[in-house]
Amino acid sequence: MNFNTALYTDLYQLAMGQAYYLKGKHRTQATFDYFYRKAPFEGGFVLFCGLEDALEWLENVSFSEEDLQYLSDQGFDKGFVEYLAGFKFTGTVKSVAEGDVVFPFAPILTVTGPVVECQIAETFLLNCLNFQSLIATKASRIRYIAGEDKILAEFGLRRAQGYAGLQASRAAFVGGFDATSNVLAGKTFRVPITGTMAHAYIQSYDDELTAFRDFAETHPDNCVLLVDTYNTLKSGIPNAITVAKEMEKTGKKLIGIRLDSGDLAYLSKAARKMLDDAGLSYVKIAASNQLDEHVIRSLREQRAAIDIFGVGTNLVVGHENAALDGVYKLCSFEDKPRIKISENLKKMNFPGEKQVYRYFNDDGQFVADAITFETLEAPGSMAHPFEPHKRMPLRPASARPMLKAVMKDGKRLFPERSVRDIAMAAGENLRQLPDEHKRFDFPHVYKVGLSREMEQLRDRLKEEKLKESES
Ligand SMILES: Nc1ncnc2c1ncn2[C@@H]1O[C@H](COP(=O)(O)OP(=O)(O)OP(=O)(O)O)[C@@H](O)[C@H]1O
Ligand SMILES: O=P(O)(O)OC[C@H]1O[C@H](OP(=O)(O)OP(=O)(O)O)[C@H](O)[C@@H]1O
Ligand SMILES: O=C(O)c1cccnc1
Repeated sequence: MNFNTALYTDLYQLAMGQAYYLKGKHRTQATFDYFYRKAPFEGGFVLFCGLEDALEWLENVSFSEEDLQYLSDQGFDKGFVEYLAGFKFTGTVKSVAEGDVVFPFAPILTVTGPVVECQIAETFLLNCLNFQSLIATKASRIRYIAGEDKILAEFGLRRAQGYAGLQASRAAFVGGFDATSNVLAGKTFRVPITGTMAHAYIQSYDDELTAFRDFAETHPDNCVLLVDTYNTLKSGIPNAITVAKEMEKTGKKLIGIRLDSGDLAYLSKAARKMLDDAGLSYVKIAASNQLDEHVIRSLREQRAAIDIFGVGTNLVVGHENAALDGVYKLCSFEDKPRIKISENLKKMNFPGEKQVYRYFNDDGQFVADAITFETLEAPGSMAHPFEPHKRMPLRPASARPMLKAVMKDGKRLFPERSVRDIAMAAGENLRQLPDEHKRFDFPHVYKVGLSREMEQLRDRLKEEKLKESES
């Protein structure tokens, strides 16, 4: 992974950059909005994640000699390549906080600066924000359904999409996981690491009991035994009980057992009874095997006796949505608001530099988000973005602005936040999101609307563009 990431962009960003440069427009100020249109997993929200990586990239991006040579070899203009030799991001970024809950169509992050800089940044920003937000959202759904009393361990590295496994582990923690098996993530992000053992370890012995004994002896304070290699109820659990009793004699305690196949509800209940009958009620039961929020919901409904869920593949690949559809759209150029016309109203963007206000009820729960211009106060009502007859009164006194400046003149305005802090804030934000938006089946749609001024400008620009394109 040891490569310079300035070229971690799409060719067309550089192609547009060259055109702007050669036409003397590259310093023109532009603003782009990052937002998404549809919540993943048929859910009602996204947990925003990845801002720290985005800011780090923007603050440090530069083209190396090798990068510049490569671009020359690809036929880029000499003058443009020379311009890129001194390239830095010098713009302003406004963003919601990492760990904030965000909703379709409301800007999450805005980038303002010389148009070439904003354009070259697009691909990296989308790459990192879309992926991490997707995984953090998935993790938050798993936490929601598992409940606060369960331990969640992320086991996904082996199935992650290459090096994205590192970001996935970070995002899982932000979304509410307690620990990861990913050792590099533990070191990099200072989050707890956890682990048990694989079947290979037990298979390498002639008998399971000796395998368990050796592990307990070499890991007296941190021993979780995998009990399903041969026969869970007839050998795995009885052998784990034998070892737990032996550990007690040396003043140690078996931490847990892990089930990795079969009917996890039935086996966990049977295991709980066997352990309790042996006086080992402190021994925890972990379960893994293609878990996700739906299987965990089912296991909870079946009153499975599982204390720890190990979740890998389905979490780190964002099953069953391979990507978040976050987009980055030009909304202002040369200080003029811009829109894109589309037959599909939902594919049009909202013009101008914006602020998003979030409204709260008296219990501190989220009520609605209104999109307006950044120079305006929180509106007292809003219109549905695509069905203008639907309007909603709002209480401006209860509103808070969501977008805050996090970078100015290419420099971060705040120190890096720890992943733990972000995860704690995310947990608090998710608690402020009413349950009806968190349920899995047909979640209630959270209301995001437009201030009257925003709606009027969008409609006026739309009419103007339509007239221009017809004439
Ligand atoms: N009681 C249960 N209720 C709902 N889903 C369950 C229950 N027990 C296990 N599962 C899930 O059902 C799926 C079982 O998959 P599968 O039949 O391939 O596994 P297995 O045969 O038990 O184990 P493996 O193939 O890994 O040896 C997994 O996703 C698992 O998490
Ligand atoms: O199922 P996941 O959510 O991805 O969790 C991680 C899985 O990785 C390990 O086994 P691996 O998949 O390597 O082999 P196995 O399925 O044969 O146990 C572990 O035993 C889990 O089953
Ligand atoms: O520690 C574990 O039990 C583990 C780690 C990675 C994948 N599956 C299980």
